[in-house]
Amino acid sequence: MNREALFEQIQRKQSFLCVGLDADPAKMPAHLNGDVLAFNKAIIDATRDLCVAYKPNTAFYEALGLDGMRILKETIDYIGDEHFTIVDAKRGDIGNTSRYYASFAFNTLGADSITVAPYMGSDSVKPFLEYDGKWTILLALTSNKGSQDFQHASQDGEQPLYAKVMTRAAEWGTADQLMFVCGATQAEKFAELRALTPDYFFLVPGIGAQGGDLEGVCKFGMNDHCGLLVNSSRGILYAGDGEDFADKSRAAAQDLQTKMASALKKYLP
Ligand SMILES: O=C(O)c1cc(=O)[nH]c(=O)n1[C@@H]1O[C@H](COP(=O)(O)O)[C@@H](O)[C@H]1O
Repeated sequence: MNREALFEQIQRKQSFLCVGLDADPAKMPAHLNGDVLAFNKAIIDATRDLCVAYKPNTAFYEALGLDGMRILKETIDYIGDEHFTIVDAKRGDIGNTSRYYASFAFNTLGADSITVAPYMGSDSVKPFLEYDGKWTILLALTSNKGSQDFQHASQDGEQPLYAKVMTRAAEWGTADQLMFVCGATQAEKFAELRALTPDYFFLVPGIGAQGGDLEGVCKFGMNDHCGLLVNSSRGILYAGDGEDFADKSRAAAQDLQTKMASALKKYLP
């Protein structure tokens, strides 16, 4: 899916919501007996019209073993072409290995994008960027507390690491193939992040369970293509745990979509 099609979908649905499919059998309603695929399908059916993207995090599927790979693939197939799909795997290795991580996400799973860690540098990221029409989503300023350890650090008065990552990576990939992960818990930094990379989309996790600031993200982070995909995983998936869990998930997604519609009116240039 290209940037124009993504923006068209955002405008049509008045939503820039990404539903994170972090399917945890221990948190799923008891009556599903741990059937992760049935859970995912119910969540997808309940939220299709309210979101523009889905993000299965591979950790939850890898932990299920061989069956998990099948469920991950069937989930992405079930989502179909209308939505932007993100394989959240945070990969990155020497180029020769990254090529196969990229092949897994784009050829095997058929996803639109994959999350990638920038730590090993340009040759570890470039194999992901070689796929026409696919996207690399590079970690820039993450939502967790540990982002303080390295990402905020700067040497000898230079830019902090997250700013260096964004500035350098923007030389490797255009705004039509590269996005950045910027956590919603770092909303006070969004004006700076947006100034560093005005045209790029940001994948923004960390609202809900992690306490991020949706309003601040929208106010300082929106660009003329919206430029934001805001993810919620647990806040939507586990809004309910009874027979009506999918209705509860829909209500949680609807609440976010309503806030996003008003943010689009307020902040879209
Ligand atoms: O790359 C990510 O998606 C990601 C980056 C980041 O900085 N913080 C972060 O929480 N995530 C992912 O986003 C999801 C957040 O889940 P919830 O906190 O349940 O909404 C999880 O799948 C995380 O792995």
